[in-house]
Amino acid sequence: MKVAKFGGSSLASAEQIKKVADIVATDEDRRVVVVSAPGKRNSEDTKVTDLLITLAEACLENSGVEDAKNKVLERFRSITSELNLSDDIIATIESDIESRIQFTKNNEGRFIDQMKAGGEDNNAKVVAQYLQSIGTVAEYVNPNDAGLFVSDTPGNAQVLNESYDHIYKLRERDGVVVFPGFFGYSKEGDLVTFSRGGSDITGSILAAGVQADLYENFTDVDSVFAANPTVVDNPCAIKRMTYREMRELSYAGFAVFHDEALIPAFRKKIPVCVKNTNNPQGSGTMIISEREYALNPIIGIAADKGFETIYVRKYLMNREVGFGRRLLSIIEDEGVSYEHMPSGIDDTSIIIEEGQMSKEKEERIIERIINELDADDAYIEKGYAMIMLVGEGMHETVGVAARATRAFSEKGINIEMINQGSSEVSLSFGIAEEHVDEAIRGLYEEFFSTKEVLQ
Ligand SMILES: Nc1ncnc2c1ncn2[C@@H]1O[C@H](COP(=O)(O)OP(=O)(O)O)[C@@H](O)[C@H]1O
Ligand SMILES: N[C@@H](CC(=O)OP(=O)(O)O)C(=O)O
Repeated sequence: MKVAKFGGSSLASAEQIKKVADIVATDEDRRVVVVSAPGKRNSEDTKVTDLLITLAEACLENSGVEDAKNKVLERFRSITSELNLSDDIIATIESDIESRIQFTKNNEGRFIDQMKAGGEDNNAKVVAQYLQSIGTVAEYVNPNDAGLFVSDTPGNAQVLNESYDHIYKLRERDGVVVFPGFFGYSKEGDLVTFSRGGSDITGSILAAGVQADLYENFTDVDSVFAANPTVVDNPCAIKRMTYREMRELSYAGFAVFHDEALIPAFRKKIPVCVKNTNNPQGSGTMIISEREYALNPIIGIAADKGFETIYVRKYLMNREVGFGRRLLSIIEDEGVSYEHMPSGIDDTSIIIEEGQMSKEKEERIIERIINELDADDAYIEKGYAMIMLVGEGMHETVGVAARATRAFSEKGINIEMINQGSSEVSLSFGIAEEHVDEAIRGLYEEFFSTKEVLQ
């Protein structure tokens, strides 16, 4: 049995949905299909999830609701009419969106989740009905009915372990199960979404739950590439990579796969294949437990912007027992998670994703560090990008860091921070945001210019 997840780009229009239906029909092992909301049809387009967030905000502000609602319905109407589906389905979608608009607004996070999930939920009904209309036995299954239970953390759900046993029962269903991605239900019965891009997570949970032979993740590129194809021209395609490599690369910025999505598949040792809906014959990228890595120590280079550093200096910091713990407990008290913490003798930096910080929070943290830890200096610097080199072959290869730093220096880019992961499968660098694309290209030239084939 295979679980196939189709991303927003694979379901953005009626034409794309027809390709999806063909892919499902050509392999009878594709018994569970996880769908995203319709995504972008072209680079100027807007994803249905973003249209729904705008609608949620319009409802909360009580302004522009009709206009925002029509934009959502228009997307669904154009799809259902081109698929020649009956008018019933669009009536179902209209009343579904209306009931989401009427949902209680006492808790904003819950209301926004309720609205966001409308993209996947309605699209799963559309895909199921289209499959039926062309003679494929298929049914829409709601995550609540399937027992996909998650933590009660709006916009950031985590699956609860008991879900896997419930999901196993999907194996007993006839035909193709069409399952909406991106959300589950709390034990109290409230709808909760995963973080953005979370349909990949649903697919992985279902693959683990039904103990699939393969989790196929269909998107709009032929494979995972060694670097972001919008930054590097024609980058090498990765044929095989390990779970660890993909986890590090997706965490560090490979948007093609959600960084939390590998864990369920990895725990059950289910291979993952990233494939292209527009070229399903291609072999794609296989993500597995182990691979040969004789040719190139590096498999990929990922980068992400939007980091800031809390810099702290205190003379004799290294001698003060418990300084690190107390510093981190201030960060924890403020509900902030950190990415890296490179340290010197008398100073340390904590690297944080900017999105978590408000101006007030930043000021409070600095004030607390100065007052509670008696630091000599503490300040925040913004505008950092983190670049990560990843590869299983790295820990057995001398000189990777030297080659990387040479690539930065040849481009005249200053390195603000270096961090080697304890697993030695990754090496990350902090640099100023404005140099990030140039840095990726420099590193790519250094490690991939000979086009040593990736295995
Ligand atoms: N290293 C990479 N390899 C492949 N694609 C990448 C990489 N880094 C970024 N991407 C981007 O990820 C996109 C696919 O992810 P996404 O838009 O979330 O797809 P979907 O709509 O299928 O969920 C690709 O179009 C590509 O531009
Ligand atoms: N539609 C949701 C969930 C998702 O996974 O979408 P996509 O498969 O288009 O990345 C989002 O945009 O966040």
